[in-house]
Amino acid sequence: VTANFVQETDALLALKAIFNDPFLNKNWTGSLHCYADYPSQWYGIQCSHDDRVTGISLQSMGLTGKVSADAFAYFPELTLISLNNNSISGNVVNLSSNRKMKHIDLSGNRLYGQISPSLLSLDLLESLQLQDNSLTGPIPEFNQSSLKVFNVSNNNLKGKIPTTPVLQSFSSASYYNNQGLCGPPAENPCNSSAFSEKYTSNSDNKDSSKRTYKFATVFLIFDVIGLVAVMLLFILYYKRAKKLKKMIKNMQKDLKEAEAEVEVEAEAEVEVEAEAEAEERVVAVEEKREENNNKKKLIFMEGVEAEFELNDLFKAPAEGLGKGIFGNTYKAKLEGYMGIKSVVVKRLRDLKPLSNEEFTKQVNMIHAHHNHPNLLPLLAYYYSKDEKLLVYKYAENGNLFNRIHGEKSSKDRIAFTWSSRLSVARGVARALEYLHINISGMIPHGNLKSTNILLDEHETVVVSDYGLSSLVALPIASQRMVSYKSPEYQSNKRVSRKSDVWSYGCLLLELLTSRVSVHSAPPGINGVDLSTWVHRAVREEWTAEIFDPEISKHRRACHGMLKLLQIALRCCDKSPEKRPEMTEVVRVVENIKVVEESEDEEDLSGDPSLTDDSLSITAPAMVAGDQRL
Ligand SMILES: Nc1ncnc2c1ncn2[C@@H]1O[C@H](COP(=O)(O)OP(=O)(O)OP(=O)(O)O)[C@@H](O)[C@H]1O
Repeated sequence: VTANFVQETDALLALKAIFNDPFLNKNWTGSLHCYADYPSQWYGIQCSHDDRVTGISLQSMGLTGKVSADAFAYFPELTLISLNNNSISGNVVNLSSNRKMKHIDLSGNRLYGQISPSLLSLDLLESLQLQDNSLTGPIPEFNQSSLKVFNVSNNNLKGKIPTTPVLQSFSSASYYNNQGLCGPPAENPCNSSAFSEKYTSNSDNKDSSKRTYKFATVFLIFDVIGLVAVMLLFILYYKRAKKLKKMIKNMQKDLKEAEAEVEVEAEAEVEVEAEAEAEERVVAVEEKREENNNKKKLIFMEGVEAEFELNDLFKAPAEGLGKGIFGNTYKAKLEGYMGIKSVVVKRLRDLKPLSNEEFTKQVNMIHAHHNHPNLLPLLAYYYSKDEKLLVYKYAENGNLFNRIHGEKSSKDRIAFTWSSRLSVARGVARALEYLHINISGMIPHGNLKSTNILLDEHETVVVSDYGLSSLVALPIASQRMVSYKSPEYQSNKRVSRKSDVWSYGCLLLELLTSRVSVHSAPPGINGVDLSTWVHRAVREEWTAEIFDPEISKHRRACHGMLKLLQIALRCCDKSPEKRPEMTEVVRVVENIKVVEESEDEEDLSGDPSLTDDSLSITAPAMVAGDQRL
């Protein structure tokens, strides 16, 4: 064990302390077996043939903590850092000691400060992804010919984009949504006056003084031409002055005569106009009154029979349910309004600027799907300039997240049986298939996750939050919505029906493993990148450990669980084209037999059949739909 190796292990332990993540705390223990041809036991760590750390890959794990400037200084062989989609804060670290670095992905974190100029010294750098952070200051003058992927969009960078050939070769998308950036390839030109005053940095001053000099010359030429023109006009004027004087005299005379006539007519007209004006005013006041009345009204969706008003909602006992990406959500207790006991009010925020008509159109599109048994119906909405509310039926049995993870290892936990989980998987699949077939022109769901899957009073699964993605402003959507965290959004900035399929796969993995998924972990709760974890389990043939013991003890359900796992992994394929359509998913999930858990079934979690051939299948067999399943 070399001194360097010990140093690298210590540096990883220091990172572990910063992240203080339950999964890493458990996984990064014991000595780091970072030997050639021996896969590292430490999650996310890659090694070289000469036993050095070459890659740190911890995406979407809900990691927090402030990374110090020298956190990676002890890994001279590092070629890859991928910490995207976490909540890590601090500055972009100093990487001047990592001369072999090729891929840096720190996107989707909370990094602030300037982009470290140390990155300029990385001669082998191929990709740099810093989008979706809060970085400030100018872009350093990157010009490594190796650099093929570059993205700093959605930050607060400013100044002119350096004119190096490499930085100029990327499209405007790489620089998108940085208010203070200007010049090509960004869409804001630097010479707009507001821009140059507000944002351009000192280095631009030389350029702008050159421009000023050119403008001054042009203005001088125009001045001379203008002077000659004025003189010519003056001579012309003098010649015509006499003629004009005469004309003016005649005109004044005509005008006096005409004024006398007009005065008589005007007196009559004034009376008519005053009457019309008074009438108009009355109509306007009435219209305004009606508009104000409408403004304070809840608009109930067609077919909804309820009689409460906005005031009833305000007066009702309320309970905050949480703060989601669309705003705060409250439960209001409304005893006895046409059988509706409680409703949920979503106070929307961060929306696109929408007129009343546009908002109403979107809301009606949501309502068009209210008849599907697995979609949560919208009851009413309220629109004003400053306030937009959506009112839904309250789902009495809460959300799927709590059903899976709630009361863990407590006596009060009601077991979440295999058959109930299967029925959730079916209901959500049917709802998604319906949305995919029936919604045109909208992002299908966009935010499918376990807190958006609800259970009503009959334990029927209902999907909520559908149809809202088209209301949210893009920067917010790309920061917070699940679809925008899909692998394809990371690479090509596209969301589609297949992003929903990916989300559905992640949801199935959460259902099967009962592990908190980074995909749907509410704020403050750390999750695991389940797809990576499960793929690894299958690859390394410890499949039996994937399943939650609460279900894996039901041996007769094992066949169905494997089927569900298989379709989940297909849905989680990195490449969207390889994922199945929801119609196929529904067919597969519906074909899984419901096996009722018999009361007397013994705990078989230690049963060898769960580690026999049927479960120790390999990844290719899993994905290819091995006939043994
Ligand atoms: N109609 C409902 N009935 C019961 N609980 C609900 C209902 N709507 C939302 N909730 C619950 O209220 C909480 C807040 O919901 P909200 O939709 O605001 O945020 P979220 O689901 O956590 O995140 P996101 O906004 O990303 O969907 C969640 O726990 C959600 O499950």
